[in-house]
Amino acid sequence: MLSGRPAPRDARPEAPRRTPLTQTAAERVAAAGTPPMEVLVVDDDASVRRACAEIARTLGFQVTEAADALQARAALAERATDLLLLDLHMPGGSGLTLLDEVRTAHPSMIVVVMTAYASVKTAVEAMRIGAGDYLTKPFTLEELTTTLERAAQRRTFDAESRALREKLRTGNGLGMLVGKSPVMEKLYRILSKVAYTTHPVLILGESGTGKELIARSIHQNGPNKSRPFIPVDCGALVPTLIESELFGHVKGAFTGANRSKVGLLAAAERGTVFLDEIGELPLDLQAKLLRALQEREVRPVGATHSVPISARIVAATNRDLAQMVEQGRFRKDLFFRLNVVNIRVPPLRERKSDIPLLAAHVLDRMRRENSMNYTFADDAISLLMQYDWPATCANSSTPSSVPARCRAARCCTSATSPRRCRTTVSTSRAASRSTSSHTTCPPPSRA
Ligand SMILES: Nc1ncnc2c1ncn2[C@@H]1O[C@H](COP(=O)(O)OP(=O)(O)OP(=O)(O)O)[C@@H](O)[C@H]1O
Repeated sequence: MLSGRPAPRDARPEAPRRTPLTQTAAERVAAAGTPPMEVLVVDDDASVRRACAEIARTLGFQVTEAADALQARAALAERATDLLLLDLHMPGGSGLTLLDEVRTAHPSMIVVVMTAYASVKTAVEAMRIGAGDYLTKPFTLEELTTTLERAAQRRTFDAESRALREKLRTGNGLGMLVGKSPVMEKLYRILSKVAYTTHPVLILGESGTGKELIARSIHQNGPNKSRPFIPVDCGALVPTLIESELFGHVKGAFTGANRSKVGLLAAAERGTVFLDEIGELPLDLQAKLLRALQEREVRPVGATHSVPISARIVAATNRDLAQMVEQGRFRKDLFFRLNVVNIRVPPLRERKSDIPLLAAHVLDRMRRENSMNYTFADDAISLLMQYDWPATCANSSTPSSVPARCRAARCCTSATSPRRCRTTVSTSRAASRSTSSHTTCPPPSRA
């Protein structure tokens, strides 16, 4: 135990136990090619301070020690510190005051506070001010080791997250997402965090705003990028086909099922299944999907047994799903299950500053695809900037009552295809099953 009292001999840090967690985090830091983490240990109790410093050194950190707030301020001024291990009760100024100063002057510094058991309230206050973690004295070597490793992992995560954000921002995230507007920057920040998890994600946005691109980007930057990314258009398939596509079927399950087929949810293994147009999924299939997500298994059509699934689910829609829930057209429980992380993709009219970049991106793509040296007419970009990129009626809560012409017009906010676009023209589900066509939107009007 490490406490305010001198630590017993056997608790001294000659040989801290190396757990697999320790090795993994150390390897991650090394793999990230980052320099050793700089730790400042601040405690007026010399035995605790030295013990902490010793353990941190053993784990590969660079360590500086400070016996009071004054020494701590000097050390902070002298070297770039990544992690502050701070005792809250010290002479010469309270640890809380120091913590407050650090939060203001070094917002990205990770702070772990050490506090006596009797003052959990203070620890809560410290967390409120911005400490990232805390250790309650007396703590064991293992607790200290785990806390330091957690801090190291967090720094690696922060660094990776920053790198990914930069990649996405500069359009190098697989050369996919283009845009530098503040709303896109915000989106990249969210994506960089979401990509590392395997939680379900719900992407909401008007048609053509890049929802599928975002889903791919989440997959490609995630831990299972080597696994498949499988897009499924829930609005383009007949319900029976969706069921067999998603869940699979056994031989003879229905007319034409000559062979058993593994469903996409199972086939993706630890990859990503992208359920596009999730708002179009019929209610009975919503119930089956919900059960699949809850139980992490699916029962193929006609089968008597279930098979496990481990795919990540990313769903997207241009519908107002919350409103569909209120209207009883989308299951509330499925909505909550999918909506663990919610990403709203801003339409082009909210990021007009991206238009020149996007236009150049599309032109470049067209040049490569058609081996033609296209250029913009003199006033092309300014016309695109003047166009208002109106909201479309595909978000309407009563899609079946929306005239076909209106639904066709949902391409109007497409980020990159203002004139010609992919859309499903339909007034009924039957039509949407089979009909897919290109349509032309009104040209940008001169202001
Ligand atoms: N930020 C962006 N950067 C580069 N290309 C983009 C961006 N947003 C959209 N696009 C392009 O616009 C087209 C439509 O994108 P995508 O299919 O991802 O949109 P969507 O929101 O899924 O559309 P829908 O709702 O019709 O399925 C694609 O060619 C895509 O590459």
